[in-house]
Amino acid sequence: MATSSITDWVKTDDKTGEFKRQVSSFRNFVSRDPNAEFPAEKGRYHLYVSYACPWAHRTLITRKLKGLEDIISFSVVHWHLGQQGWRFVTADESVPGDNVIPDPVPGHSGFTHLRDLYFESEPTYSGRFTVPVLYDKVQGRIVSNESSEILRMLATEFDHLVPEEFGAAIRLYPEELRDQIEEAHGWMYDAINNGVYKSGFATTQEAYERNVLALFEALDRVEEHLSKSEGPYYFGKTLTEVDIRLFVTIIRFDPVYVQHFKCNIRDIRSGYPAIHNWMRNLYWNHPAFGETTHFDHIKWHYTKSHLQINPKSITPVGPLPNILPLTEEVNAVKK
Ligand SMILES: N[C@@H](CCC(=O)N[C@@H](CS)C(=O)NCC(=O)O)C(=O)O
Repeated sequence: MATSSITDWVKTDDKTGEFKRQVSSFRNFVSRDPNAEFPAEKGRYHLYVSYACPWAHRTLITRKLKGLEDIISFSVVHWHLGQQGWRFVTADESVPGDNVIPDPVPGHSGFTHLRDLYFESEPTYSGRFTVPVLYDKVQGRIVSNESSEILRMLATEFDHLVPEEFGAAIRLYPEELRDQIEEAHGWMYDAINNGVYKSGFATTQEAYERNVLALFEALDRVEEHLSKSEGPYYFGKTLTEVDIRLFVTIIRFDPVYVQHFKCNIRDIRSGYPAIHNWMRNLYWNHPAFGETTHFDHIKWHYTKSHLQINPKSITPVGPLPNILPLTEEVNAVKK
């Protein structure tokens, strides 16, 4: 009998060859209401992330953009995803980046892997052990492991705990843009954020081609939109959830997805000038985006964890640089 492996994102007996992402299972909400089951309070919640993971990256960007650094603590797992899932570093290990530390939550000193956290909350849990995880240190249990919902909570429920310049002034989900934001999420999630995974994890030629073509059609649509937008953000002058959710995939595109996930019809730096400029503005001009991006974790994680794609774990050196400076172009784009 075949044994299952952490890298079986497509089950070995699945003839479609299509990657189907599991639905997140912890779906509680932190609320600004002090009587809520999970009330927004300073120092109460902890975020477990990986710097490699685009879904976790969404929550780190939002935490910083919303000025929640003293309100919500965070720690980072080791970049390698092994057979037991994500693991915490040990006390004597040194991995680059802030907060790559053993599980710092009181009572968790014996926890070696993220799975320990899942079993603490639900002893019979049988799903995948994914990041990000938002954890309630008071009740000792997971609030949510769904990044889109964690993003929304951080964006809207903690405003009364931070200065005005971060709270009411940074509205990532403003009423007047909600319809447009939801419309964009609708196609970007499937075709782009998840589309790179569906291309890269496909185990048949047909599944790969279907998904990679849909991905590039969606990128063409983003390019077209951005080339007509007044900028600098997706919806003009207002930075929204859409910028955050798109950025975490686009910043990984040239360094990893082009070669590792075979998303190589074009790359961003030579094929999508408007997306390239939009991405670079966020990275270079906004510390919440630039300082939460760790290319070393990103490149090592994908290329050394997905043994079904890259069995020898050799990490390609390029592209160099990982991201171009604001005003420099590759030769193909130079006028
Ligand atoms: N729907 C989830 C997806 C999170 C997710 O798939 N995270 C990946 C890392 S990029 C993970 O932790 N995978 C571990 C595994 O599948 O074993 C979310 O958006 O929060």
